[in-house]
Amino acid sequence: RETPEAGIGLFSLAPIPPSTPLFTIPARALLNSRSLSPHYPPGLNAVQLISLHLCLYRHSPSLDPLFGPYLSTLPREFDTHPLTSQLRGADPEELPPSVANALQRLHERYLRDWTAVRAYLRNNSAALSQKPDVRTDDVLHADFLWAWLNVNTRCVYHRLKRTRADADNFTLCPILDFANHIATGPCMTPRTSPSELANAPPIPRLGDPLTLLSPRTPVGPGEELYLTYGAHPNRTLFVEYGFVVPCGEDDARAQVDVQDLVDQLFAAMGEDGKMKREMLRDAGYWGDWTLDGSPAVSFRLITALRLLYCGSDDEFDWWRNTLTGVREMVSPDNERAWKASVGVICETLIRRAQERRTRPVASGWLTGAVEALWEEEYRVALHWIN
Ligand SMILES: C[S@@+](CC[C@H](N)C(=O)[O-])C[C@H]1O[C@@H](n2cnc3c(N)ncnc32)[C@H](O)[C@@H]1O
Repeated sequence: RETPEAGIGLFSLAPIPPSTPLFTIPARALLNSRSLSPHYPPGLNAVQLISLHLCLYRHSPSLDPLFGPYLSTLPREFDTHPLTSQLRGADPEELPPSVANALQRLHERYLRDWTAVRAYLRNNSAALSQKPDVRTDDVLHADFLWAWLNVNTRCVYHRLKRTRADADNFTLCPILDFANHIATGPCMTPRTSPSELANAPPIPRLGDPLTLLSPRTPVGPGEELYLTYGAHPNRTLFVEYGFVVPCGEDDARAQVDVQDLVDQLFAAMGEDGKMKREMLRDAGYWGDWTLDGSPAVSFRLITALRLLYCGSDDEFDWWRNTLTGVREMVSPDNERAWKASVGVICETLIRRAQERRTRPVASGWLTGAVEALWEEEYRVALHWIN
């Protein structure tokens, strides 16, 4: 049923004992690379293939002989999703820089998929002639955005491939895709499938069915049944799914990515900074530098800042030793220097967030979510300073 803030959600009608199988969706009703690939020429990955199928059948669900009834249950629009806002010209400067950067990466992913699907349609026009006519490029593009956002916001992990790490191990799953996200607390879980248990590709042609289990604690009648979409920071929830779960005081989920500010510190060092960037890249420590509400500085950020304040060959060696755990720190002076720089970073975060507070978020974005993201930056930074 409809929820006040999260669209449609799943609710219990009667008391449910812990870890009860709620329903099983047969493999033939799951929309994924296995169920779709027999109907299309090869050449697309799973995101592209599922998006193309949804896109082609968006306006004519009854014509889809495979998943028509399911398609008619999908959201009509994604008007408030940040990718839609960005494509309609909303100003990314209104977002915290790390959020704007994450959204830019999502936008690039979307454009890569769109480009691949357009080329595929051109190259396979004869083989696809039985599918609905896709009309003009503009209509196709709008439908593709809708389709791609359905895939991005509604798919769940499902083992279909030989290795667990294969990026195509996911599916759209009717009913299950109405479950909303909860950050912490009791939630439903998909039952581990036979192929996942065996760590092997599924034996049935269409893959395994998907069974959903109720939370591990009893559920009363009328309660919402949630899933957890992962331990994502709000930045990711916003960019990928178009919502945030605002953080309370001392919330362990609060997190700020400070890449843009640390980047500036390296840039200000000229050649020395360039060399250190390379060292960090080689060591696998470039980027993903976060502060959280604990208040804690991530080891990745400490590592980058420690290197920033290394000046001699000995210090570089000691820095390398901190990566392997042979040494606890580069030196006491180096510890003081990087901690002081975190203080400066936090002051900038606070100033920036306060500046934002003084003017309302420009239209085009989901205002409450953007305000919550700025508030999170402010709180995390203040926590560290205090
Ligand atoms: C898998 S769908 C869940 C069903 C969806 N509510 C619907 O009406 O179809 C994921 C979408 O639901 C919304 N959503 C899920 N959890 C939410 C939450 N905790 N708060 C706000 N919106 C949420 C977001 O729009 C997200 O992109």
